[in-house]
Formats: sequence, C-alpha cells, structure tokens
Amino acid sequence: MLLPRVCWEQCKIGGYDIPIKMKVIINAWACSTYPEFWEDPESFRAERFENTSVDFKGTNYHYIPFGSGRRMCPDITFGLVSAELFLAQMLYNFDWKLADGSNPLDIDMMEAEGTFAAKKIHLHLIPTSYAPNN
Ligand code: HEM
Repeated sequence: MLLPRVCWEQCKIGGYDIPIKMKVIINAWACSTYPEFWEDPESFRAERFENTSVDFKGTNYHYIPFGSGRRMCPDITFGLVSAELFLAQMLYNFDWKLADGSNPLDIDMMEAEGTFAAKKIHLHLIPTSYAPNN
C-alpha cells in the first residue's frame, strides 16, 4: 500500500465515484500484478524487465515499488544502492545452503499479508564463510 492521498476534485475511477476530500489508498501490489499489463503476474521472472522501457521511477503506474507523484519515496537511489551493496556483500563473502537441504527451486515464495511483502514462510539458510586463499 502507498501512503494515503486525499482527492482534490470529484472524479470517477473504474466506475466508482470518488468524492472530493475522500481518502484514497493505492494498492501497489494490485497494480504490479494486474493481468492486463503483466504476463503470468505472480511468477518471479526477473527477465521480464529485460528489453523494456518500464521502470520504477513512478511514471509507469503498473510498476510503482517506490510510489509515484509528490509523495513518492525520496530515497530511491539510497534504497537501491543499500540493497545491492548488502546483497553483493552476502554473496561475495559466503556460500549459502538451505538449512533443510532442499532444492532452492522448491522454495515457497508465498507472501504474508501486510503492508510489506515479507515471505510467508521464513527462509532458513546456512552461510559458510568464503575465505579466498591469500
Ligand atoms: C528499496 C528500498 C525502499 C523502497 C522499496 C521504498 C518504498 C517507498 C514507498 C512505496 C513509499 C510511499 C510512496 C508513495 O506513497 O507514493 C516510500 C516513501 C518514503 N520513503 Fe521509501 N523506500 C525505500 C527506501 C527508503 C530509504 C532508504 C529511505 C530513507 C533513508 C526512505 C524514505 C522514505 C520517506 C521519507 C518516504 C515518505 C515520503 C513522503 O511522505 O513524502 N525510503 N518509500
């Protein structure tokens, strides 16, 4: 869910009358899984972003992980760099195995309900420190 907005003028969206001053909350997850815009929307397919002009900067309304408009996330750059740096450090310094020895392709990617898209089933991993020979 994005931050709540207040409607500045009366309008109609998807057949619904939205009165002036009505509080509106945008469901970014619903936008990002709308079948009219996304093929097989609930599958994790990172390659769907290859060779496309769709990006996350708030002008493609079917993909708004950082929101859109004047209240969109002011720290997109910091957020992206932090996530990339963290992931790169974890992958560079450790080898990873699933704690129960199962196949990574069988990981259940269901999301829990809530404001943030956390995994429904926790991921239990065993890191092994990767120390290259000096
Ligand atoms: C990958 C990381 C991040 C994601 C996915 C993210 C996502 C979002 C989203 C969806 C919103 C609501 C936008 C809207 O309603 O249109 C938001 C707002 C905001 N974010 Fe982020 N964010 C991230 C990282 C950060 C970081 C690192 C900071 C600060 C250090 C930050 C600070 C804020 C602030 C202050 C707002 C409120 C803006 C306002 O009320 O005008 N975010 N973010």
